[in-house]
Parts: sequence; structure tokens; C-alpha cells
Amino acid sequence: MSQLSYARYGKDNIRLYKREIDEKAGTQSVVEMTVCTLLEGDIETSYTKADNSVVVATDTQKQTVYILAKQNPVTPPELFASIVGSHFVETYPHIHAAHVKIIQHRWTRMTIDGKPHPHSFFRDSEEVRVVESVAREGEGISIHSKIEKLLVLKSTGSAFHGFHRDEYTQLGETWDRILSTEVEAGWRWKLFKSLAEVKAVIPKFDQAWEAAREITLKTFATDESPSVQNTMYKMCEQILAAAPLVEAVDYSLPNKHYFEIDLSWHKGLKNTGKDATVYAPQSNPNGLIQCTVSRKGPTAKL
Ligand SMILES: O=c1[nH]c(=O)c2[nH]c(=O)[nH]c2[nH]1
Repeated sequence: MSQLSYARYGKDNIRLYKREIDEKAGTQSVVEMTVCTLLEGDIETSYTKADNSVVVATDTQKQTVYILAKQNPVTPPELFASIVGSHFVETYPHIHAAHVKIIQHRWTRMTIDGKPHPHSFFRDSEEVRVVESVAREGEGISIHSKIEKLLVLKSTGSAFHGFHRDEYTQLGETWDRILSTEVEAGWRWKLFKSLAEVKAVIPKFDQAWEAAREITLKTFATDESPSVQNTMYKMCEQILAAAPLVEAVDYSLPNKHYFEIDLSWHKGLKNTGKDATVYAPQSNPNGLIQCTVSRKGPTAKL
């Protein structure tokens, strides 16, 4: 009558902190992350027959993450996710895939009296660096790196006109508007055949993250934006050019609207068009513009 169609299980919200001590320099560095592990494999009987012998307990998964963090570098997060995923697939013959997600939080070193402080940090934004990986037995390790929660705004240099109009259209055209979004930008790496292949390109992960962030900010700031769609496409093209091991780039950008307020009812106050200075930020609804851009080839299609 019924059958288990898909199953995976693991530990979510594993909070992890690691410090690195540089005795010589007298400095410490810190990393804080939130990890999720989810295992797939021959685990059906744990659901259907209450057979817990096939269950690598979620607590075991959590302890494993702590132990591997002690024994290995936790940065870049692409490497640590690959180490954790490979461990589960290689250690347990009946586990065939391990999904590992890492959210790395920001701890930025303080500058005190003009000098980098040896052991004090502050949270300079809610922006996070995210890695979603799958280690699959016999196939390899797929990695999707992301920037999330990077909040940006430009007060001019954005337009939106020439869009389709019909009897449902109320929106006016604009040649000068506020553009604000919370950037979610991702880049999917070519499939790595093994952990050794990941280890062979370790510096590429930080380089790609830095390039993606720099390209996102620079393009957002300098593009005379005709639309969110076109500006995000320009970002994708540049990231693909900067990171040869990346197969596809994706963005998801909410359009955080700021509405003009007509104040002419009050003593003829001018606050629209070129006179607009006071706006009403909106929470919802918001536009949501998404795309994936990949290298041209036989598999590319919309
Ligand atoms: O850049 C934009 N793209 C849209 O698709 C859209 N739709 C809308 O109402 N405003 C905007 N802005």
C-alpha cells in the first residue's frame, strides 16, 4: 500500500566555534559556523521496521563534526564540508550520501588605536558565507557556495522603464529610483571526484568568494541599472569569467521597494520625482528576481 520514497536524516543547527592560536605572532583567529548534516543510504528499515541498527545517531553525527573540526582545518568551509561528508560516506558502508551545509558567521577583527587587535572581534553584519555540499559514494563531491544576507542600497543610478504595459499596469516608469536588495548569490563548482581533488584547489574557494563579493558590490554600485534582471546578469557573467572551476552562478534578489510620498497636500511641499528626498521603505510585498547563468554548452537551457 505504501512505500518509503525518500529518506535522509541528521543533525541541524550544530553550532561550532574554533580558534586558531599563532604563538609566534601572539594572535588568535576565530571561526564560528552552523552546520547541518543529513545522511542517505540503506536506512529504510529504520523507518519501516524500527531497525535502529542502521542508524548513525544524529548525536554521533554532531560529535563527529566536533572531532573532525579538532583534527582538521575548518576553513575554507568548502574544504571542511567535504571532509565531513567524505568521512560519513567512507566510514559507514551503508551510508551512500552525506549532505553537509555550513553557514559561516562573520567575526571581523577589531582595530584598536589604529592597530588590528590580537584577539578581539565584532559582528560587522549579518551577512553569511554558505556552503551546501553533497558527498555521494562512487560519484564525488558537489559544492554550491553562497553569499547570503548581504544588504545593499543605492540612492540613485537605477531606472526601470519600457516594461510591458496593459490594462493591469499601474506602475509608472522611472529613470531614477532607489535600488536595495539582500543579496543571495551562489556559484556551483564542477563536480570534484574525490576529497583529494578538493584539497588540490583549496585557495580557489576563498578567491571565488572574494571575487563574487567584490563583483557583486562593484557592479551594484557602478552599473547604471536598467533593471534588477540586467544588473544581476552582468554580475553572473563576471563571476563565471573570474572563477574557471565554477560551472554556474545564480542570484536571488528581492527588490526592496522605497515608495515616494506625495506631500503636496501640505502647503504644496515638493517631494516627488526629482524633488523626492523622504521615502517610505516597504517591507512587503517585494519583487523577487532570480536567475542562473551557466557556461554556454549543450546542457545550457532556460
Ligand atoms: O528591476 C525591476 N524588475 C522588475 O521586474 C520589476 N517589476 C517592478 O514592478 N519593478 C521592477 N524592477
